[in-house]
Amino acid sequence: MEAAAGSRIVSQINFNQNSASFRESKSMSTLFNASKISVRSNSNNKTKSIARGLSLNCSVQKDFVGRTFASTGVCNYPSGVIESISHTAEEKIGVILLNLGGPDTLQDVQPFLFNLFADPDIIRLPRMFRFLQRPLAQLISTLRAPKSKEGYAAIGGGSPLRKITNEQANAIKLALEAKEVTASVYVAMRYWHPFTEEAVHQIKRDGITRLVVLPLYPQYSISTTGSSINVLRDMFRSDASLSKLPVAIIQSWYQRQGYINSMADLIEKELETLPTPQETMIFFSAHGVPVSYVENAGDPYRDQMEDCIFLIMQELKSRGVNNDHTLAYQSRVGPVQWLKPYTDEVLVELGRQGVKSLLAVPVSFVSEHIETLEEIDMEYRELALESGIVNWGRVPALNCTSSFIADMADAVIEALPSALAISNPSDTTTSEETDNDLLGYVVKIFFGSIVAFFLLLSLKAASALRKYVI
Ligand SMILES: C=CC1=C(C)c2cc3[nH]c(cc4nc(cc5[nH]c(cc1n2)c(C)c5CCC(=O)O)C(CCC(=O)O)=C4C)c(C)c3C=C
Ligand SMILES: [Fe+2]
Repeated sequence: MEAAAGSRIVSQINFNQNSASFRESKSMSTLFNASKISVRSNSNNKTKSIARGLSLNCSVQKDFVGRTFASTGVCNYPSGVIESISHTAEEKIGVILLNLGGPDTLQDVQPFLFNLFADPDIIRLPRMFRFLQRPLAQLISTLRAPKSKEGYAAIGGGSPLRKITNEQANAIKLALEAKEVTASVYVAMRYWHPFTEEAVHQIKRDGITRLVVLPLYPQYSISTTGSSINVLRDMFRSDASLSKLPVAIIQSWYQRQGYINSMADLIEKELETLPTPQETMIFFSAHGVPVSYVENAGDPYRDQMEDCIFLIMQELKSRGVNNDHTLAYQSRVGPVQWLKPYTDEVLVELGRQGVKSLLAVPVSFVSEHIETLEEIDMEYRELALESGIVNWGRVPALNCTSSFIADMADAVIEALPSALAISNPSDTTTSEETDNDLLGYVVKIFFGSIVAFFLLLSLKAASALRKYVI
């Protein structure tokens, strides 16, 4: 098990990678290409300038499936305790928070689901079938919408994600200010407003000169952080000014001590509300991904999740909390195999084994959302009680917990010096390639439309038949 202290940070390395697989990071020691950053030391409170070209201590870490990351999270500066980083007059720092997004109203549910299923990092079709992506997304979102709508209706008619993420953005901005770093913080949702594209346009308009990318997912998955980074990469590569902007990407941060402590605090506090805290099983429930992501595409999500649980339990043990614990995966969609064990099956099994007290801990996400408020608090609670569990508790999501927000601000400050430009000269496209792309696009649209037409026709026929039969 790995117990690294900082976040996993990469800059241009991952903008140049295919989301399906991590590539080896090239640089062991990265050259600091910042214009100028000022660092105030603890002892004398004087501002020292770190000049262009200073060499960083980039430590290289192996992740659990053997790939190498360049991580600057362990030690960014050559020496000394850093109290704060402030920027020179010409430096404008931006932080972009990556999140999933959720429908604001019930009318938004189907178009939100369409955006989600149209993402090639969510429905991973072989390259030759990519032209089916949008017709398939139309079909699946139409079929899924009624069930999703029921869920969103049960939690007040829409997702709370936009409001909570805006509050987190504001809180991180204030926490940075308290650490003497002035930054603009942007919210970039993958599947609903405010979309990543809107955030990036605002970053351009504001003239940001140094950017930190902070996903609001503690663990990396191809389907979450990877997907959002792909959108950013495409936008930055195709824009001359953005491609020169120094960017640092925090890939995952579940291993940060600040986050681990915040989770342990919440668990400890919630345990005390149950009648028999010591006999309570701590039940970590993570959002699942299809098994093929981990086993075929090299998604580090499961390994990072297991490591995360290990670190939280280690912290709890150091505080004298020695409860039993287990991890299961929730929220599977569609007919494929998802990561096991499944939350619903484990709840039934625990009840059968005689477990009487259980504390559910949502662990893959830091805000309340449909899967905590509806799936855990309603569906799983009911199932657990039916299965023989008597005392049920649920740890709230971190939302704007101050220790967590302060740690996110620290993660940003630690990442700042490692920002590198995205520019990629190998990206030049010839006009012949553009012509071929255009032809391919027209052919795909043509055949895609035909397939979409027949898919929708069969959907209509099926629903007519259902009405007829019933
Ligand atoms: C770490 C978090 C998440 C992973 C991994 C993830 C993968 C993943 N999700 C779907 C399908 C759906 N997800 C939906 C909602 C949703 N998903 C996450 C997080 C992760 N998803 C969040 C935070 C939310 C909730 C947003 C909100 O509005 O509150 C939905 C819509 C809801 C529903 O119908 O259940 C779908 C569908 C897949 C297919 C997938 C991996 C491939
Ligand atoms: Fe999801």
